[in-house]
Amino acid sequence: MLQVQNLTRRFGEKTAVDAVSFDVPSGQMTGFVGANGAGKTTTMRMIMGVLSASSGEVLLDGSPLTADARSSFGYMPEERGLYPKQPILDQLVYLGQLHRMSQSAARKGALDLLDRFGLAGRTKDKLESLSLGNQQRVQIAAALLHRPSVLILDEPFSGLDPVAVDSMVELLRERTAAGVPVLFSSHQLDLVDRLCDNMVVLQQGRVIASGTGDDLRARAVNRHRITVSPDAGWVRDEPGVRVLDVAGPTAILQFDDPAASQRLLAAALSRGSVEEFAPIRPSLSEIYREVTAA
Ligand SMILES: Nc1ncnc2c1ncn2[C@@H]1O[C@H](COP(=O)(O)OP(=O)(O)OP(=O)(O)O)[C@@H](O)[C@H]1O
Repeated sequence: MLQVQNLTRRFGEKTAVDAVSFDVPSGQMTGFVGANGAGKTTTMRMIMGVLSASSGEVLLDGSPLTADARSSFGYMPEERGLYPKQPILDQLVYLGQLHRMSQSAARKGALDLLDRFGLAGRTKDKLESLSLGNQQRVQIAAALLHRPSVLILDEPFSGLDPVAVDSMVELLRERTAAGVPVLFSSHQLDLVDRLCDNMVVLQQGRVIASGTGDDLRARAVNRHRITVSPDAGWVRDEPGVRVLDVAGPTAILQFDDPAASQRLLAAALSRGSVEEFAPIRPSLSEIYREVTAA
């Protein structure tokens, strides 16, 4: 497990990352979300050691991170950073060798990844001759090639078409199944919903929510949907109930306390048939919107 503990980074007067702490459990995908400028890239750079922390530390399996441990990480930096004028296979093999792979293993791994990203026919092409989305696929291949022990990916999905997103998701799932902790930042909340076991929400350099989907849902505002016959308009007059929406027989409700939900159910049954009465399970993207709007 990777543990970020009280990481802080100041740039002059500005505190870009302010005592940020969270865990990235092994074998799980953790989504790192927050508005532009919230501090995600700065945090990831500190995890990777490309930017020094003003204070705080990062632990891997309980021990402070060493340069050696970091060299086995896979990192996709925001600024990307491959060579535009080099053929893509050549540079992937070179990068694999920098990560202590043999030339033949690096070549085999690179060809496999390029094939999975639909780039098998482009191996001799210069990076700059590829479309931006295809360049992005090569950047991802570079981060994954050496079978990293930890993956830190700064917006790996931006610019990818749906087919490439699916290939990427499949690759990441393979790595988490092998026990790798994966941290990725994204503005695509639908993907965070689809992929993540955990989510960390950053706002103005601080963690404002973090945990597993279930943890976050347990803390989120609890809403219920009720469908009655014939009309749910009467719920507006019930005590202890906040009515968020009513449309014909269906209402979306929020209760001040659990007893209010039971009172409402009893009232509904006494009026006629109740077709549905159930808590609404919020998606991670709804939770994100809720915590960032608070
Ligand atoms: N080298 C730097 N010098 C000064 N300020 C910086 C530097 N790097 C980042 N910042 C500031 O730190 C804050 C956090 O930036 P960061 O890039 O980490 O945010 P982010 O969450 O990754 O945003 P985005 O989603 O737009 O990529 C911003 O206010 C940014 O302007």
